[in-house]
Amino acid sequence: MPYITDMALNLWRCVMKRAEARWCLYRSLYNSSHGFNESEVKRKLAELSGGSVKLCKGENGIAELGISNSSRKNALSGTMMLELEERISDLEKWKEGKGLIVYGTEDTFCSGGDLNTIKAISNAKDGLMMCMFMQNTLTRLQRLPLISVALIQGKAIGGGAELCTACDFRLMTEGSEIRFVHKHMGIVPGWGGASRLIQLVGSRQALKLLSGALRIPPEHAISIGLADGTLSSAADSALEEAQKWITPYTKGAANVTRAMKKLIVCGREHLFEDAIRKEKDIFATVWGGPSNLQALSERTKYN
Ligand SMILES: CC[C@@H](C(=O)O)C(=O)SCCNC(=O)CCNC(=O)[C@H](O)C(C)(C)COP(=O)(O)OP(=O)(O)OC[C@H]1O[C@@H](n2cnc3c(N)ncnc32)[C@H](O)[C@@H]1OP(=O)(O)O
Repeated sequence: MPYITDMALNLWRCVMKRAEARWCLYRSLYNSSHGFNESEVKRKLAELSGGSVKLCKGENGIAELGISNSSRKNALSGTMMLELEERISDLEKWKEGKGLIVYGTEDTFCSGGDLNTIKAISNAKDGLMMCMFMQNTLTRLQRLPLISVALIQGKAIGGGAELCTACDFRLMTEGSEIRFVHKHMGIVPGWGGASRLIQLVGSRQALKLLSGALRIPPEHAISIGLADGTLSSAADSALEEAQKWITPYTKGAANVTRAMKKLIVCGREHLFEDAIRKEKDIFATVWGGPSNLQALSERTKYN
C-alpha cells in the first residue's frame, strides 16, 4: 500500500513539474537558440572574484538572501553573479518555501555590478552574454513561487536598483535610496530593470527616474508605487522587521501561498485570455486539497 501511495505521489509530482514548465514558472529567457553561451559566460565570470551571496532558509518558510562584498559596497562581482544564480536554483527546488527577503549586509543594499568585473568584460560580446546571464537569473528570481521582498538599507545603485525591482515588494529604511545611475555611466539598464520599472511605476515615471538618474528616497518611492513601506529600525533589527512585515502574506499553507504567487506571475507575463486560462489550471492544484478541506470543515467566519 505505501508503495502505491509513493507511486501516485511521484506521478503527481511529475504532472505538476510539466504543468509548471508549461506555465513558464521556472523558465529562463535565453538559451543557445538565442546565441547565449552559458558555459562560456560562467567560465569568464568565475575568474572575476570577490564577495559572496549567502542563502539561509528558515523553518518558517521564509528565506534570507544576503548580498555581501564589504570592501566594494556589496557590488556584484563575477563570482557573486554565479552564486546568485546557484541560490536561485536552490530556491526553485525548495518546496516548503513561502517567502524571501533579499538584503545587503552592512550599510548598503547593492552598489550594482562590481566595476572591476564590468571593466574586465567591457567588450560588446562579453557584455551581452553577462546581460543575458543576469536577465535569466533575475527573471527566475521574479518568477519564484515565493513572496519576495527587497530590504533596502543604504543605497541600491545601478544594477542594485535593477536587482530590487526583481522582488515583489521593496521596503526601505530611513535614509536609504534607490538610484538608476546608468545614464551617468553612459549605459542603460540591461538586467531587465527598465522593463520591470515600467511595470511598477508606469512609463512616464520610469522615464523621469532613468533619464534624470534621480535619487529616489523612501517617501518618493512610496508615492510612485516603487516601494511598499519604510522601516524605522536600526541596521541590526531591520531583517527582523522585514520578517514581521512579510508574515501576514506568507501565513498559512505553503501550497496555497505558492499557488497565489504563481497566479501573479502568470497574470503579469501572459495576455489576459492566456492568463485567465492558466488561473483555472493553478486553481485546480489547490481545490479540494488539505488546506481547502480543513477550511471547509472549520466553517470560519470573516466578519
Ligand atoms: C552592468 C552593471 C551596471 C548596471 O546595470 O547598472 C552597474 O551596476 S555598473 C555599477 C554602477 N554602480 C556604481 O557606479 C557605483 C559607484 N560607487 C558609488 O557611487 C559609491 O561608491 C557608493 C556606492 C555610493 C558608496 O559611496 P560611499 O559610501 O561614499 O563609499 P565609497 O565611495 O568610499 O566606497 C567604498 C569602496 O567601495 C567601492 N565601490 C563602491 N561601489 C563599487 C562598485 N560598484 N564596484 C566596485 N567598487 C565599488 C569604492 O570604490 C570604494 O573603494 P575604495 O576607493 O577602494 O575604498
